Amino acid sequence: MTGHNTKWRVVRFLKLVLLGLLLILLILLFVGAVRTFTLEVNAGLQLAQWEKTANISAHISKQERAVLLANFKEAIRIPTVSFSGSEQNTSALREFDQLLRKVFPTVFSSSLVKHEVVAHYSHLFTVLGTEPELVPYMLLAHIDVVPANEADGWEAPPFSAKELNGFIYGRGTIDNKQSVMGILQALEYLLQRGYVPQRGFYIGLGHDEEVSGINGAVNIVKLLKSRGVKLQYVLDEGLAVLDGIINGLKGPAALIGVSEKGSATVKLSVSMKPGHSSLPPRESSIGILAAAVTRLEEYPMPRLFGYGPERATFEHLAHKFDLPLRFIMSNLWLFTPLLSRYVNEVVELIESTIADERVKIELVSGFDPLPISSYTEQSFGFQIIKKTLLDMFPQLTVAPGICVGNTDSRHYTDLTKDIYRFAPTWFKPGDTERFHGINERMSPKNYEELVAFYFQLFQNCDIRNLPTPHESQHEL
Ligand SMILES: N[C@@H](Cc1ccccc1)C(=O)O
Ligand SMILES: CCCCCC(=O)O
Ligand SMILES: [Zn+2]
Ligand SMILES: [Zn+2]
Repeated sequence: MTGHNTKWRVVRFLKLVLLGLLLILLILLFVGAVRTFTLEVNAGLQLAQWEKTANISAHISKQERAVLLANFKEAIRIPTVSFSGSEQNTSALREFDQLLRKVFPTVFSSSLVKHEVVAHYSHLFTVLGTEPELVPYMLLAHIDVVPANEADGWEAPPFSAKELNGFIYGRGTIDNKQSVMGILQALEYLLQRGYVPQRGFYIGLGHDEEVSGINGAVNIVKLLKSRGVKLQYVLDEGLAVLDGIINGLKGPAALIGVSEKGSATVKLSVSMKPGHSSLPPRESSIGILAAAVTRLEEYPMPRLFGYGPERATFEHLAHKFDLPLRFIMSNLWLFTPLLSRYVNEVVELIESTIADERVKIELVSGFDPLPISSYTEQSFGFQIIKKTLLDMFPQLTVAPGICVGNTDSRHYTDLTKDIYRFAPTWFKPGDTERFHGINERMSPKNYEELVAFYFQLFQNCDIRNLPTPHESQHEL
């Protein structure tokens, strides 16, 4: 074979390889474009599938509006602080109990509602429905708050509920008294308007969520289990409406937490030979420990983006991004790392990062990530929450998400497989730092929206079954 021939054959072979690669790329691009389009169509269809089921107007009079805000402010002013698992402001918790009975007289006197105090300071409300065959659901919220010190830079005292530039300032305004008061205020209005629920429900208000819920939520769950209760779904605090926070996303998005991260509390300690402080060793125990913590900060946990429900988050949001993000978000299967990085146990990872035998590492407590709740077209809880939101805010995009914090709802996994973490708290850029931070606040408008959200949600839950995609195109 002449040199010329060989060269020609090599060129021809390379051309074929190039053509093959080009073909594969075109196929991938075509599949990607189809997925992007499908997700967009799905998003549009979902909106069209629902008919309004609420039948009592959420119209809240001007006078009622003034009262509901006054009730919310009064709740904020009671410092129901959890300092630790064993140190809580119990007199504030007792005062809060009195407040609820004072401002929600219809709830506490209605023959439809059974109220129980659990573990001294938590509250369980049981509301039977007229249709006992409909599986009940449960709304959760927590009364306690984390500490707050005005000297840290608050623009208004943290337990003043003072209104400043259009916001009510106070610890607990977004975590989580807006839900405690919003849920009961909505029920108060519904009962006053003669509402009788068809699907029964429970309301669980924990008093120690910020210090793990082992007295409040755990005992509420024990009580419900002893009664053989199973739940259609649970809705607790968690994610919110993000407006201008996700880069590249057009418009506000409501992320509904379908899972929550696990947690590990690890103790690091260094023991050295004792000696006089005037003759310190070259490396002290404090120095060794500080270096270990610095390494952990410099080498944080590996991200496994794209392997959990966050994938669904971006696929649900994809149609609201501009290209090329839209293409990427619709085709994460193309862009997540092909090799799955195995995630070691947290402690092993910490050991390998610290890499210093002198540092003792002990797992003090922890729990695994929570199971992923369903979020398909047939997921009752997810679709009811989504419908309620779209009825109120048609411009919203609704997507499943992962709740990065932990909530009392993690104790409810034996009562339901569908736990959602969400409240329609409206977050603009910079607001997420207010969570457990300074200047926690909520606008009166947002609080009114929360009351209206729960007001509609109670009624929407009376639907017997979700409409099937075909059925929903006609009158129900
Ligand atoms: N919800 C709070 C407190 C908490 C921590 C850990 C477990 C449960 C609750 C948080 O996420 O920080
Ligand atoms: C951010 C998700 C909720 C955290 C629960 C809490 O801090 O009370
Ligand atoms: Zn909370
Ligand atoms: Zn909190």
